[in-house]
Amino acid sequence: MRKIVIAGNWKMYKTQAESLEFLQEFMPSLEHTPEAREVVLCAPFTALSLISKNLHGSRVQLGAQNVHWEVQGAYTGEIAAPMLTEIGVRYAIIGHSERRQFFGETDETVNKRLITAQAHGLTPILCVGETKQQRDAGETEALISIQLEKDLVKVDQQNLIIAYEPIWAIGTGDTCEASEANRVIGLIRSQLNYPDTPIQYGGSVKPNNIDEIMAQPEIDGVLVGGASLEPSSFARIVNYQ
Ligand SMILES: O=C(CO)COP(=O)(O)O
Repeated sequence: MRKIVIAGNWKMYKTQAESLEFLQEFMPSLEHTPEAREVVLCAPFTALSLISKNLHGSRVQLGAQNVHWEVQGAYTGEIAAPMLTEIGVRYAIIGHSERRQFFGETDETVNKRLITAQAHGLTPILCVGETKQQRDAGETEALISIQLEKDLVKVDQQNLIIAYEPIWAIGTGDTCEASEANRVIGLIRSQLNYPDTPIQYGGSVKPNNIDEIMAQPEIDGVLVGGASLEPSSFARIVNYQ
């Protein structure tokens, strides 16, 4: 049985005060959410500890948005896995397209981060996906296949989540057709050596398209940006039909 994981990626949004405000409104909406759905909030580093303290006893899990491949050292501006696990963080997004695009992340550094995250008790959420240009050139399948091949060297696929995030669908409102996301995710699965690795879809997931996305047989959850910032819209997504 593959696990269903609904994760919010808050990106560079929400102070501590705003995070607490979110929780206050959001938490009651989980009352009827099926237990089998894992709900994850990937908050900014500065909010993680406070959220962790305010989640005691709750089913919501915490995720970071990055993690370094060393456990300590002279790496100004980075964060180490033990710093995250110490405060109760269970997941870490690795290789998000915004890190690849704006911060020089490569498949090699993504691979190193994945290995260290797993070695220190974090479950990585590995992001892969093509640009509009690559899609238009018919390179989607080849590009994703290369990303997986390079990113997953020596990675334990039994402690991993993959998020298929077509870059052209992120923050644009231009969602990938659910059936097309299902097709690409099926291809991703066919390249894995463990059948139960959860594979999410990400890119303009909203309350009005979540039901159709989650009805697809290959899609095991979603990684939500903008719509996870609003308690009521994230609640609707988590409580999809
Ligand atoms: O990048 C994303 C999640 O990691 C998707 O962002 P949006 O849901 O805002 O398109």
